Amino acid sequence: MDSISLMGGSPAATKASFLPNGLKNGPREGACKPTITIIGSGDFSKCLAIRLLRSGFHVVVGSRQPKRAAEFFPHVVDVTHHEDAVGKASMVFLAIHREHYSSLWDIKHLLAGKVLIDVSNNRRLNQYPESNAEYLASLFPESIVVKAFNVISAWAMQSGPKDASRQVYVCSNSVEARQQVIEMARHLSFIPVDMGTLSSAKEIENMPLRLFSDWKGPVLTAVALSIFFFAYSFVRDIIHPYMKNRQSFFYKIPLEMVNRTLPVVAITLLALVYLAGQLAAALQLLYGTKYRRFPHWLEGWLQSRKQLGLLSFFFACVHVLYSLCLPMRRSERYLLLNMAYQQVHANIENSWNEEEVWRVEMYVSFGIMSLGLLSLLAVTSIPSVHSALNWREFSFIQAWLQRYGYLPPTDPRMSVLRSAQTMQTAIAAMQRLYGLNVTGALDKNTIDWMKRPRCGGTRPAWRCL
Ligand SMILES: NC(=O)C1=CN([C@@H]2O[C@H](COP(=O)(O)OP(=O)(O)OC[C@H]3O[C@@H](n4cnc5c(N)ncnc54)[C@H](OP(=O)(O)O)[C@@H]3O)[C@@H](O)[C@H]2O)C=CC1
Ligand SMILES: [Cu+2]
Repeated sequence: MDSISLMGGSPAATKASFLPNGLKNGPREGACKPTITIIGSGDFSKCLAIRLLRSGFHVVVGSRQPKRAAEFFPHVVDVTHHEDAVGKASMVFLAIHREHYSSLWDIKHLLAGKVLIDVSNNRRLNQYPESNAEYLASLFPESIVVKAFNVISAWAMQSGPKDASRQVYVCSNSVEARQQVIEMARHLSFIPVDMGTLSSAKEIENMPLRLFSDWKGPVLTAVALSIFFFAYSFVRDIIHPYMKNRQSFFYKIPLEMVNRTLPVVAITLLALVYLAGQLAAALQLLYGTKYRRFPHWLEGWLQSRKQLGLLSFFFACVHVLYSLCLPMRRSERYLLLNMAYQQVHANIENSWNEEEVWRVEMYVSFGIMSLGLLSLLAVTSIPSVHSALNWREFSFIQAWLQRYGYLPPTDPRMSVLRSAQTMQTAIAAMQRLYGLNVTGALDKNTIDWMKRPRCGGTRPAWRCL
């Protein structure tokens, strides 16, 4: 049980065959470099070729017009016809659009048995009924299709991975081919994420097309709350005095009204963050079990708590800025002068009001403290800070301040582990999830933990994540 290998066979042998560092003692003089073929000579192909060259691969590019295309590649790149290029490597990147896959039909026999890496993206979410990778696999059933690298822009590919765009999602029906591509991604300094079989391709293809989808609900909520509270203050503090006493306070709209809306929205958003967890806990009590799915709306709410919290922080910060600017206003100066004049008139020497002074001092002090706590929450949810804390430290800060009732499994990798049917596949998934090398063994404690029955029944721990 201690040294389970991922692929059953002899993984080391397959790996060594194509990675530059498969030559474990470093690239020796005169040792031949592993060759990778790229079909297509567009932007992605150029950037990928440069990245592969830098990582020690030999690159062959297949183009319809090799003479013209060769001008755009470094001279060490071998630019040739499709037939010729495909014959030179066992791993072939298809850097062409989905619409042109069928143009490779003529060289189908040459592609048989090769690993085809599909990097394509679509223009719209769910543009085609099946994913591009599955379509490719149906066109070339004798080839092994791997979906990867589509979330990396051509620019990121050339300039080298940055923090935000280091993850590469990989999926394929062939474990061996998937493992090869994962190793290659690691070699190109990306962080590969194993997404399992080719059925995940659609999800991977949709990833680059999502635009702030997690933010839509929380932002709409914030906007709706702002409109509601603004309208409420407007009616109460401006319309009402105007109708009743003909007093005009319309000058308050740009600053005071806005500043009255901001903190109310901030605190309501923060309350929504707490409320979701409390509701979830109440539902669990009601169901009498922890293992029943929450209703759809609550699931979505639970998953948008981070965004709600960050929006609350944003509103609180803007409120602080507005409040600091309040005494700068011309209206404030006039009001102060008028009050002083009236005080002189009434012959009052000292209008100090001890109770009011204390109230305002306390009020401001609590405001600053709340903002401090809120910033702590916001800062710990920034990915780089988050990853500097271990899970316990993070949940301590978040739970202590927010009393989270339920932590949703937001990490897409967890679903890979959860869906593992046997102990063997779960261990393999654990190894992949934690970036252990293919032959690396998990320690005994982890394996014991995985076997332990949990979920109040006989289901092993990993199925309960
Ligand atoms: N650009 C980017 O940032 C990213 C692109 N991708 C994906 O990479 C793939 C390539 O993108 P990109 O390089 O930007 O696209 P380009 O349009 O720049 O290049 C596409 C290449 O496909 C080849 N081609 C064009 N028409 C045909 C045809 N009828 N038959 C066969 N081959 C053809 C051409 O090469 P030739 O003339 O040499 O045959 C052309 O250079 C796409 O699937 C895209 O979704 C994925 C992530 C990021
Ligand atoms: Cu305030």
